[in-house]
Amino acid sequence: MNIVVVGAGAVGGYFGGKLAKSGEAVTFLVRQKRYEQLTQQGLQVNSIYGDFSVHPHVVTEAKDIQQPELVIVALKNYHLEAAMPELATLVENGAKILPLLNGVEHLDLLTSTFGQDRVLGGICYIESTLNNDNHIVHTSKLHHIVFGSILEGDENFLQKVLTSFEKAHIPSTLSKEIVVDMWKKYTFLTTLSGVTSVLRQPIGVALQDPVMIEFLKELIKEVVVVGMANKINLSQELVTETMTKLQDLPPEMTSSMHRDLEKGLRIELDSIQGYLLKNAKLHTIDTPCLRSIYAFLHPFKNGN
Ligand SMILES: NC(=O)C1=CN([C@@H]2O[C@H](COP(=O)(O)OP(=O)(O)OC[C@H]3O[C@@H](n4cnc5c(N)ncnc54)[C@H](OP(=O)(O)O)[C@@H]3O)[C@@H](O)[C@H]2O)C=CC1
Ligand SMILES: CC(C)(CO)C(=O)C(=O)O
Repeated sequence: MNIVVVGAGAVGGYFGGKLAKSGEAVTFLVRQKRYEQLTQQGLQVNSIYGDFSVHPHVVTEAKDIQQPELVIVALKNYHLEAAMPELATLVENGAKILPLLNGVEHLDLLTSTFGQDRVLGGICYIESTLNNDNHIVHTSKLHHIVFGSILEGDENFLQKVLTSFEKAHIPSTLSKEIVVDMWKKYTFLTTLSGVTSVLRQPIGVALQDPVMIEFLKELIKEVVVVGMANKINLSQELVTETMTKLQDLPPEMTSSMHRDLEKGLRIELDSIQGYLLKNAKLHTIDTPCLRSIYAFLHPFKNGN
């Protein structure tokens, strides 16, 4: 399958690297500096499942990619807008887009620009980051992709994607209700990233404290109410489900937002907690926990 990975960072580099290693025709679409690194040194992945390196095909312009079929978008939300012209070229040349960004805001932009038939829904569960040498560092057992059609799907295409992922030993789930799954991850992620970032501590610290446990429950409830106001098929049971999911995590687990914050990088505050806040306001829903998280992280949202 002709797979394009846009962004060779912690997520794109890991999944794209595994796909390239398995023999798929992977092209990384990157910016100039990363192009130079990748063409000179290759892509290095340091994973708890075993380190590996690949020398993938790399380009800086979408027009240089022949017959793209699947485009995995692994950018930070705040970089998506600037990448839209390149994505447009890939869609014009026949590709479907699979975004793996956190949150749901990007789905509005992608589907309103390219149409719901050209965009899949997707999420990934992984704990990875870039080290000082821009190597991908994959630190926990998680490395799972969930994807599916937003509309009634093109089954053959979805099966082809699934086969490629399985061949690359990427645990994958083809979802029949991907938008609901995205909102469920969004609920979990908003809580995990918000709390680990505000506390500057892994989740285990919050889960040992009775006051924090009450705060976590209230925060999850707020996100669920906003999701339901958006006509997403969620229920209050998601509060218990999400709490259980948090409690089942290794206590040392943190979030990509917390890792970025610690590195002094820009964080996706506006597309994660901020998008929910804006949305809550539209539906006149009061969300005091979300507001607090947003306020406490706001001074740091643009990084150092
Ligand atoms: N890391 C994690 O553990 C997880 C992250 N996520 C989500 O995945 C998404 C991606 O995150 P992550 O991989 O961590 O982010 P990274 O910052 O590690 O990677 C994003 C990459 O995008 C590149 N980039 C930016 N603009 C462009 C562009 N126009 N064209 C091509 N490449 C570009 C940047 O490269 P450069 O600046 O070098 O050009 C950067 O390396 C986010 O939404 C995040 O929330 C989800 C689950 C877990
Ligand atoms: C849920 C989690 C922690 C793992 O995929 C994540 O998405 C993140 O850290 O951004």
